[in-house]
Amino acid sequence: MAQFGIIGHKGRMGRAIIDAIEEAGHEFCVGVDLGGDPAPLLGQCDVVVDFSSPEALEQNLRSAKLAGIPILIGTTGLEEKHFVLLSAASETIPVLQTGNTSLGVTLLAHLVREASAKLGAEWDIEILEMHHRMKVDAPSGTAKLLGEAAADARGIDLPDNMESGRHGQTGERREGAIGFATLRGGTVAGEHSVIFAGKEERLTLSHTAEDRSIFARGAVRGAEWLIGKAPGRYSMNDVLGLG
Ligand SMILES: NC(=O)C1=CN([C@@H]2O[C@H](COP(=O)(O)OP(=O)(O)OC[C@H]3O[C@@H](n4cnc5c(N)ncnc54)[C@H](OP(=O)(O)O)[C@@H]3O)[C@@H](O)[C@H]2O)C=CC1
Ligand SMILES: O=C(O)C1=N[C@H](C(=O)O)C[C@H](O)C1
Repeated sequence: MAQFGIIGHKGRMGRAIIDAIEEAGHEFCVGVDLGGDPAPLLGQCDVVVDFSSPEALEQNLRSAKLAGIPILIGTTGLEEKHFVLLSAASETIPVLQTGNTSLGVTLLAHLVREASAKLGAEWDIEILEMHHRMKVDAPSGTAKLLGEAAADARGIDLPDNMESGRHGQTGERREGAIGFATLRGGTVAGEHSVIFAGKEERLTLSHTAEDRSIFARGAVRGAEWLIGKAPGRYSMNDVLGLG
């Protein structure tokens, strides 16, 4: 049995993770929300999971380092400066960051990578996602993770080739672009489709999250796995043995 800290414990994911921790036979020991300083509390925990906000990341990493415990970061909307912080922290503690902790999406990213490599650059790639009306970042962390997998398989850089928010006189689609489209509404837990559009044919790979408990269970599995690991950067691929 492990002691879990949660940053963002009163949020939608935080509450789902508390249930998943108990379901897995662990204990929720410390919860941190906006305005709280996690550092003094996390010393009681074996691991901490962060599903809060990008603004909190620097402090959260500092607190996990002070406590000397692993951290799993599920927060999305991260930018380059955040990834620099993650890499620096991973020299001292185990750090797992992912835009999606579910088994299905982790596997989907592998399928996207394979399709992207095999189909070649003449197949256009478009990524469509839909989430609940409360979501504050776009495109979703998952859409970016899938875009990274597709771009990496083609040996291109995602930020240089990303097309999102098309509107008005856009001109023709840029060759080699990876397009992103975002839908928001209702209570949708998470829908992602990666569309490979070729000449007179189309291949779509998609994943539907029916409930956010899938992310919570994945987060608990990832955090369990992180306990006792050497300092470093880890992903859900490492947890699930997907290479
Ligand atoms: N990787 C994955 O698999 C998944 C990732 N996510 C991501 O997780 C994050 C949270 O999502 P969700 O639970 O739906 O969002 P919510 O808005 O429901 O919850 C966020 C929580 O974080 C707290 N919070 C906000 N800012 C800070 C801060 N600076 N320090 C500490 N706590 C803070 C909020 O507190 P308060 O209410 O007081 O502001 C709230 O309790 C998002 O980035 C989302 O995209 C979501 C699902 C799956
Ligand atoms: O905010 C959410 O709800 C979700 N966020 C993650 C993302 O940005 O991809 C994961 C999941 O799709 C739900």
